[in-house]
Amino acid sequence: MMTLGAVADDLTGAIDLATNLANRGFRTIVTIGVPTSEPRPDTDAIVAALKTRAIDPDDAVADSLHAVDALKRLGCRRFYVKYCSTFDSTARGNIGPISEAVCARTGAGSAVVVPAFPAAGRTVYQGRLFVHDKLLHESHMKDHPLNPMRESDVISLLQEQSSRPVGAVRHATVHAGPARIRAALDAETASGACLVVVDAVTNDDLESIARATDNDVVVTGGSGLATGLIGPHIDDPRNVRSSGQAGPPRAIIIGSVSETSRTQTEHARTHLPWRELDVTAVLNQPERHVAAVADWAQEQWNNEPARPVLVSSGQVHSHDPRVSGVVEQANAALAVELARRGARQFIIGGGETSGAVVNALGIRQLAIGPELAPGVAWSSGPAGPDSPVGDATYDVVLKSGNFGDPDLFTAAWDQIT
Ligand SMILES: Nc1ncnc2c1ncn2[C@@H]1O[C@H](COP(=O)(O)OP(=O)(O)O)[C@@H](O)[C@H]1O
Ligand SMILES: O=C(O)[C@@H](O)C(=O)COP(=O)(O)O
Repeated sequence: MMTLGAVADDLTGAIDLATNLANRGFRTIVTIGVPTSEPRPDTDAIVAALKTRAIDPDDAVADSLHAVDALKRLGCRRFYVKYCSTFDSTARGNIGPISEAVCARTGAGSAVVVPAFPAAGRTVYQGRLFVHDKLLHESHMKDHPLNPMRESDVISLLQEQSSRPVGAVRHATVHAGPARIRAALDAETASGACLVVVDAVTNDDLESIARATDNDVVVTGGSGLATGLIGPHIDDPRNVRSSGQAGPPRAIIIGSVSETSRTQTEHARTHLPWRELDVTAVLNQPERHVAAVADWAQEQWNNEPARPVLVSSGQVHSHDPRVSGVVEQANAALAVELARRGARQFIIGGGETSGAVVNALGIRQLAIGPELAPGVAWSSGPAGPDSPVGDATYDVVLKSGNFGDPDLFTAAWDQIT
């Protein structure tokens, strides 16, 4: 019976969590938005991919509770609130308000707060969040357009957005093992804390925290805490993965402007046919430009049917959110045009871009396939009845901007049929 329900604050974050759950033997599906239908009976975990990271806190809470209620109706009894491992939030939220509200809704007295994901370089020591060797406020996140992170102390960050005192469990206690962690968590709860920030520097720390909290109704964190959970198929986690179901043509669409995506794009350009979206043309004549790029892709596939084509969105001309939105819609329209020309396998770069593409293709649910990097995996799903292209199953990589090795866009294809 399926027991674990998760709400993730964005789509690539949901895939990240689902990837780690699959590694730990959970048969996991990701739903795009609130789950609406019964999952397959052998499902162990459902991750609802929401879009609550940067919206108004009241809306973020309402959407999260709506999803938790739906997960409860589907039989979930434990809940995982997934946010970004770089704790992307503002003084108003949304991590604190969502986590407190989910605790209240499910009757949980308190919940751990574990942003750490050591495999991706995110660690928490003495309450301070590090991104590789930099404190959060010195990392690439200091200039993030929506959630600039200017503080690295997770307790201070969270206190600003919480209605009750925020507790802490330091690394010396975590290192002492699950029993000591449990005692410290109970002490924090007894003194009034709802959310308790727990240090974690290694995977062993995450396993200890997972064991200390395995009876808690709610846990919260990045995806790292899932690497300590024990799923029903832990002894043979390969069996929980779906295999690729679609075939070529193949396309890579990169709307992400992160440094990691840029390095991956530069690497792929030396191996694959590529084009860059012309943002001026996208702003003036989006349909015409998208059709021209799609025709170019078709020509490449006519010559070499299995060779992926790469389309990236170029330099950011403007930080005007309207321009970003237009570029997102152009990438989504491009995915549809490519799907009309037969494309069934896509790598999409960037959380917002991934959301726009998946919605445009009409994909409502994804099963997790082979892992490509910490937090990145292939996934497969059918288009729903609202698909503009008709019945089709797609294999997609929805890549968080900051994840993956430089050769991800070329190496990924070896992992599927
Ligand atoms: N050349 C560009 N000019 C303006 N906006 C762009 C450009 N290229 C991409 N964007 C926008 O930047 C945003 C990137 O966000 P996202 O897809 O979440 O990736 P990431 O957060 O990894 O950068 C999207 O809204 C995308 O449409
Ligand atoms: O936890 C993480 O770091 C990721 O799962 C995540 O949420 C990344 O967000 P985007 O960079 O916006 O994709």
